[in-house]
Amino acid sequence: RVCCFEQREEMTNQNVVVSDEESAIITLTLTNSSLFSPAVTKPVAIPGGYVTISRKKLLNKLGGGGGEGTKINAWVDSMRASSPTRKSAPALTLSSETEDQKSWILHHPSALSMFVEIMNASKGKQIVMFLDYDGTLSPIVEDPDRAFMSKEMRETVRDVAKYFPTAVVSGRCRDKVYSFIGLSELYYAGSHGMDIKGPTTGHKYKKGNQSVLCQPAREFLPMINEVYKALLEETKSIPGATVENNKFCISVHFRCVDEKKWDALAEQVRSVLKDYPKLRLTQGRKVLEVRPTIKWDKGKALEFLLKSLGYANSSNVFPIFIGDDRTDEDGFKVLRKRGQGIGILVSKVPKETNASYSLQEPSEVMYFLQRLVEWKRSLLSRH
Ligand SMILES: O=P(O)(O)OC[C@H]1O[C@H](O[C@H]2O[C@H](CO)[C@@H](O)[C@H](O)[C@H]2O)[C@H](O)[C@@H](O)[C@@H]1O
Repeated sequence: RVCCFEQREEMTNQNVVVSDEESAIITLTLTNSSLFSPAVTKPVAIPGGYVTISRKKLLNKLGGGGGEGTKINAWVDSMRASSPTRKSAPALTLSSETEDQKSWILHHPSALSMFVEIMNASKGKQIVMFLDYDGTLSPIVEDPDRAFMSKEMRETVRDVAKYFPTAVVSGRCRDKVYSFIGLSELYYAGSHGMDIKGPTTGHKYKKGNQSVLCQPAREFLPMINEVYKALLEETKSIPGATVENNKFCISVHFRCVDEKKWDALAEQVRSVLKDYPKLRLTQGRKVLEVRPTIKWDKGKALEFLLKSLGYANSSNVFPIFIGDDRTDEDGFKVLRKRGQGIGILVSKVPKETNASYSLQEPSEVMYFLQRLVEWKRSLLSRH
């Protein structure tokens, strides 16, 4: 089965807000010998045997033989499949989309409708909150530099951090995500978790170490800067393509690139990266992410932070991770493996995920966080 995609665009006073199904189920790995040879992520078997989206045709194509040209084509296909720019073509339409939506929501119920059950599961445990930024705290917009969060969301996150250790885990560079959020009482894990820093104020959690700093990809800095410059130069002929330096990783955005130019962009990125076998490529929401090949991701960042907070081997912790993108799956997987806490996927459409619950959009994330704060306040007022 292949998923049916939908795209909505709505004007706000800050930017064009875009809402669509975009995350790839494919991770593309760069190796010495085979550029863009895909390491295809297996469909996730959710307890109960449920598997959501499978793009068999595409995976066969990617898995098949062929030269560099074939691989680039397959890669561009994956960009298209994961980042549709229009309503689904007939070939991509599910026969019973509504049935699939229903089935998906049964297996990934709304964290709002399951709020009481979730809180009951957390009883006696310390909730630790992990939040992705883009698409979770702020709506997806065309211009990455204008992905602002609302004042109300900021106040809500501030309230959450008063009661629970709270970390933002983002693909953005740490300084950038801090400039958007501006709350010094949070932990920040930028560059997909490769740049972690503890809060500079509000040192009130008794356990663990507040002054954490973790930069496992430090040695890659000169290489990332070099590749950033090369990508800027190489892609400047493609209208709408932008390259964002996220310090320990790089984002090549194609949200504003004409679909006809995606293969040219893919080829340009390939031509730069072919000389850097120590970098790998993954795909997010209309973005290609260049990152070091080290075994570090948002999941490792969660583990690192839980350890820093003193919960490495504790059963008294209930981590909640809310995210919307493929890179957030590493975090959901870690929680599933630990058998602790919950993952919540922000999505309006069925997606293959390791998260247990869902929320449709950032406004629902805010409502969930507000309920969490109210719940905590009412607990405290009773004691
Ligand atoms: O881990 P995240 O905090 O979700 O960051 C992932 C990427 O988010 C940003 O790109 C995405 O949001 C942009 C603004 O809404 C949108 O224009 C873009 O198409 C999305 O891919 C950010 O710019 C990237 O650097 C992050 O890696």
